Amino acid sequence: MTQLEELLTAWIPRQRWFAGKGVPIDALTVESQHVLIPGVPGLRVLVVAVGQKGGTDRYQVLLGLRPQGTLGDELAHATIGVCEPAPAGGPVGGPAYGPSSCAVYDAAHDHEMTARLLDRIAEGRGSGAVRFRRMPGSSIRTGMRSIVLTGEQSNTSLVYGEDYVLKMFRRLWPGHNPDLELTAALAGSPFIARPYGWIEADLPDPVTGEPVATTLAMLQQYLRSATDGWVLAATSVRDLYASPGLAPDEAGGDFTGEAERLGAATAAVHRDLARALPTDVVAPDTQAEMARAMVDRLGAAIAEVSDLAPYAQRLRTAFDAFAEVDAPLPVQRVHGDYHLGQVVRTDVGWVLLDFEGEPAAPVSERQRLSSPLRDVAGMLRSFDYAARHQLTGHDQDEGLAEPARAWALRNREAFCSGYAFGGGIDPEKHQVVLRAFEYDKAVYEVMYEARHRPSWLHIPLDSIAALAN
Ligand SMILES: Nc1ncnc2c1ncn2[C@@H]1O[C@H](COP(=O)(O)OP(=O)(O)O)[C@@H](O)[C@H]1O
Ligand SMILES: O=P(O)(O)O[C@H]1O[C@H](CO)[C@@H](O[C@H]2O[C@H](CO)[C@@H](O)[C@H](O)[C@H]2O)[C@H](O)[C@H]1O
Repeated sequence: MTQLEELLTAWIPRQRWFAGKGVPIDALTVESQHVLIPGVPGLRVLVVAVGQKGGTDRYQVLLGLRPQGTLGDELAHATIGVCEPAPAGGPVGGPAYGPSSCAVYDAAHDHEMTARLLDRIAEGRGSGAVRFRRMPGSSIRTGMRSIVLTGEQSNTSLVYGEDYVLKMFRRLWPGHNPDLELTAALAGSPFIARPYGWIEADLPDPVTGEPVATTLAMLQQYLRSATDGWVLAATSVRDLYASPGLAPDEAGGDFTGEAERLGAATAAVHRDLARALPTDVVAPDTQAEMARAMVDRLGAAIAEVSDLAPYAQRLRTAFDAFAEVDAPLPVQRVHGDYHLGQVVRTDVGWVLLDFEGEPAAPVSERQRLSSPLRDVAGMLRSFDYAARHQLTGHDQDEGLAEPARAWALRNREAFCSGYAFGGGIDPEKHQVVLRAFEYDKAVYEVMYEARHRPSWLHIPLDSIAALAN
């Protein structure tokens, strides 16, 4: 292992975006390292392969290098470590740093370097191993400073002034990221943030070894006046909890109007996706295959979280019922990881973000056509989360359980009626399919919370206990 690889082995597990938390790293290799901008050897993009439990995941690291002692206070928090002089061809050797020790750091925090990335996308420079692309017909302001967005993210987003957000995809799969694919297909829609460009590099196809153009980052309009759907919903729930004895429609901050408009916006995006990208109607054996995948995911989740085991039979029954639904199931490209944190409310309405799908699934899986009810189920789960998460540690949680249930139910109904009114199929008329997708999402959440936020694990577990009753 090189010195840089040793430093990364200690640093990567501490990053919010690292998907393999809690599992020991068996091996870590810097698979490729490219200077991003000719003449700027201190900014590199690394593809790092991390081996855990017999599998290997690839991550993107934006690495900065400076002679040791020159990093400055502003970037001290981004330090990864110090590399001693490398022999020619060594891990971080290069014309500027070969002979002396150098500090290596997370360059996402270096606004001088990230400004150059924006400039390159604006220029649309595109040849060689790493290519910068500008969306046809768009022009981009340059010379802007960026800051790193803080929050519970699977990726890293850099916000430039009040104009753009550059999302660096951390976990890499060969191929274009569905977020770019779907956002580009929806360009012009009032329900998405306008795409401006992207950065791509070639990654070897795991089977053939052939180079595959892979999205490293996507540049999008930054919606500066937007408020996160989760924050809005959580505020409404808080208002309700602060008004003991009142029903959700009597307490201040009722969310149902927003939930209904969100349902309509979701239906419009589904309609546009179905127009722009392939659609199909699944055959019964494919439906059975989808149900089997749900059962398999349940098995994997139980192996990680044994508290799920008591509900296994009831969940399987719901998945079996889904397999047996005797009605055509239309499928299309969908959001794939739809929840209140993926939508923002602007002055003019709801905007949907992050069409990446479930971040831990291979791209080929995320590109698979699915029922739009899968997204509906995702949002319904999110209403349930919003209602439940503030019960934790609340001194009156017994008394609040009923208002929480009523809040989730009201917003569920409002979202579904907005969805149907906005032109989508009526979710309430497809209960078996909807329920299977809700259970499947809750099972996914059990695994997600166990890995990322163990103190939230009780939320999907409590929902499953209630749903499965
Ligand atoms: N274009 C945007 N405009 C305003 N806020 C955004 C934009 N894109 C993302 N955000 C904010 O950043 C958060 C995380 O973005 P997201 O794309 O979901 O990242 P991740 O895939 O890493 O979770 C969102 O919940 C939203 O609050
Ligand atoms: O936003 P991401 O693409 O990173 O999605 C992952 O993280 C989400 C949490 O940040 C997670 O969502 C779960 O928690 C939400 C509240 O924080 C809740 O609204 C969602 O319903 C719930 O699924 C998401 O599942 C995960 O893929």
